[in-house]
Amino acid sequence: MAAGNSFLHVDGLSMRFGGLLAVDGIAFDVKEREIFAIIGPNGAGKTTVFNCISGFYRPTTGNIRLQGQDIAGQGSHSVALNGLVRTFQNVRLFKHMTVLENLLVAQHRHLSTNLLSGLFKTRSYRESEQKALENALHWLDYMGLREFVNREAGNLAYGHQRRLEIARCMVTKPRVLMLDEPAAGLNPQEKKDLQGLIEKLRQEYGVAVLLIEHDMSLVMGVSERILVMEYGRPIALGTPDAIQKDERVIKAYLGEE
Ligand SMILES: Nc1ncnc2c1ncn2[C@@H]1O[C@H](COP(=O)(O)OP(=O)(O)OP(=O)(O)O)[C@@H](O)[C@H]1O
Repeated sequence: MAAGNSFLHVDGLSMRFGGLLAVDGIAFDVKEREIFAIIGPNGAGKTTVFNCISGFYRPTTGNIRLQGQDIAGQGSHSVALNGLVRTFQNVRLFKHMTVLENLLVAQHRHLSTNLLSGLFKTRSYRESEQKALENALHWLDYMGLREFVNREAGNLAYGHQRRLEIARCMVTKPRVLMLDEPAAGLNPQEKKDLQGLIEKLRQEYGVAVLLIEHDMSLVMGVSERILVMEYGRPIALGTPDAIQKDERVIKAYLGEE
């Protein structure tokens, strides 16, 4: 078990693609209910870190522990069952399914029923289907998407698709919610709403939030701690105040202009 109240523990994380060391020696802890951001210039390795943590890549080296349990290289389904789920930089919904169907499908691998009980529509199967439906409707209300319940997901406005993606994570009752550039493509009001939503999800559902984001006002406004990466390596880790004053961080960002 990791020290202190560390919830998600990452250390010595590296990922090599052929000759490119895309992630090199990344280490950090996310505490229970913490809002933690990873920032850095384009190509710094942030999404690769996300892909390793969420089970999409098997890291070249490193430990990843969720509540003390080793999840490195387990695969995304297994990691999701352990309570860690994510959104993607480019929204990935089932675009031809309805909004409701997207939320029902997301819950299927979490239901405590098997194929046979589904085939024979046993009572426990029907009960868990009913619960899944209630849960989906709850999240549609929560996200202000109820009026679109039967709309094809691909026909929603972009900001609504982003909210549906977060709802699709939340229906699985995660412990850690990972958001990959959630503010990308949102208008200023939607960005403000997103900040409120992230804080509310943490407060009301007890999730820890791990965030990659380029929008600095969102990052600085919502995060408790921030890890800054450059060329695959960590260059700073600290509070928003400390990060904004850090010489190496300022240089990394000015160098990007
Ligand atoms: N599957 C892959 N195969 C080969 N190289 C990859 C792969 N995925 C990422 N890379 C490379 O690894 C480096 C880090 O990419 P990554 O997408 O993790 O950066 P990022 O910080 O998320 O960037 P951005 O802010 O632009 O999304 C880049 O040089 C990228 O080209």
